[in-house]
Amino acid sequence: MGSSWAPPPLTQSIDWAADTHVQAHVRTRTRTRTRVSTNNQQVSEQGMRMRRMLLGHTVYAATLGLVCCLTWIGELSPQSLAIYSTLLIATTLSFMLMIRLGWNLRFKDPSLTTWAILLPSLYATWVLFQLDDAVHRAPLLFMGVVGLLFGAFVNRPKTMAWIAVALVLYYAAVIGALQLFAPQRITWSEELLLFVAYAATQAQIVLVSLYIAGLRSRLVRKNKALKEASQRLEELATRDALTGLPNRRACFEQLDHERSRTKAMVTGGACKSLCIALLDVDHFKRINDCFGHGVGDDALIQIGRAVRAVLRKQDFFGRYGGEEFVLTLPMTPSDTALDLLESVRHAIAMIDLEHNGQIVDLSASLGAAIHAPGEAIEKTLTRADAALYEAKNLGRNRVCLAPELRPHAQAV
Ligand SMILES: Nc1nc2c(ncn2[C@@H]2O[C@H](COP(=O)(O)OP(=O)(O)OP(=O)(O)O)[C@@H](O)[C@H]2O)c(=O)[nH]1
Repeated sequence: MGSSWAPPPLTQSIDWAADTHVQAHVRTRTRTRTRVSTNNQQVSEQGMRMRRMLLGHTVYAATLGLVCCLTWIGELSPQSLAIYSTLLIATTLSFMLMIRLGWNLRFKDPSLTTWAILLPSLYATWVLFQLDDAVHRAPLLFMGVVGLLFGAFVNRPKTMAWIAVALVLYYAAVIGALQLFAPQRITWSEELLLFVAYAATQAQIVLVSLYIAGLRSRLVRKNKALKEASQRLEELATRDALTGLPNRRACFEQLDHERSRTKAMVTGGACKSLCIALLDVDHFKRINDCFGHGVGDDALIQIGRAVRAVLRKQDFFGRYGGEEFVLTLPMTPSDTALDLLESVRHAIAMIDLEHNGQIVDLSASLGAAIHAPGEAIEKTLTRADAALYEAKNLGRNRVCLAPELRPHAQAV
């Protein structure tokens, strides 16, 4: 054993996921975090949809202004204006209400963009039918094109293509109806020009939506890669490179976590035994000196595997540094802890390690202490360290348990 093990400063706060016990805790924390973040994400997505809907409807407000102008210059009757504006306002309010009440979430496209384009465009089509010539129809027609642009940011290019086809068909229907019911309002050369320009603009918007979709999927891929990289970084920050066990940093975090947990238990009146143990490989320097550092490294890896195989899911086992390890055994009274640590010691002693035909004897000493309710974790660690010291002094390859303390008055 090296110099006496001093309790580490338990002040750092990093994400300490690395062992099954830690992972179990991380999973619970992650589940709660995921639930909260899913709710938050939904709220923010709904807010974004509402803002986008409002922005889209400013286009329809501008269209309404244009229809007012057409009424003012005598191109449209006041009754038609009243019907158009009522339909438009009712549709806008209905969409906003649907988003507010969350009813939009039942739709395949919760943004309702397709309907927010097709319905007002249908009302505009009805106005177009009442206008006298192509010159008066053109501004209203192109105002709708701007509305279509909003869809390009949300819809897939295929959906956009269908919307564009529907809008061109709307206008084709206007020309058809005019030809049937009011042919005197059609000048074919102007009408053809307008129709071609309108259809070509729609096609260009579909192309823009294709480009935007490409950008969107690149962004999704980059986000995914970033997420994976940050997970990998988190892993590197908390795992010991040699043994794959939680590293020193993760050990601090685990102890920090146990400190808050025991504090919460005392506050909540629940007193579940927590055992903290320190493990130190015996005469490790000798192994290094006799067999080389490679064998020493191999021994540490094998010890990590052997101990993990013995421990329960909820137990934590981390490499504090060199040949020193920390264990936390939650909800474990002293007799169970002693049995478990004895199995750990036995598992290490049974490791079959050879070098050039020579057997490498491995053993470890363990010191443990049962956390007393209200006791500071640092104090429990100091008691475990004293027990480890005792195990070393008594001849190594053994487990020593610190005497249990009476419950402390106050949690630290
Ligand atoms: N191979 C290898 N050796 C390491 C590693 N980390 C620390 N060591 C060695 O571990 C040895 C620890 O030696 P000591 O602190 O004297 O303890 P010990 O020889 O185990 O003696 P006791 O603990 O008293 O039984 C030192 O020689 C370190 O160089 C490592 O990652 N790999």
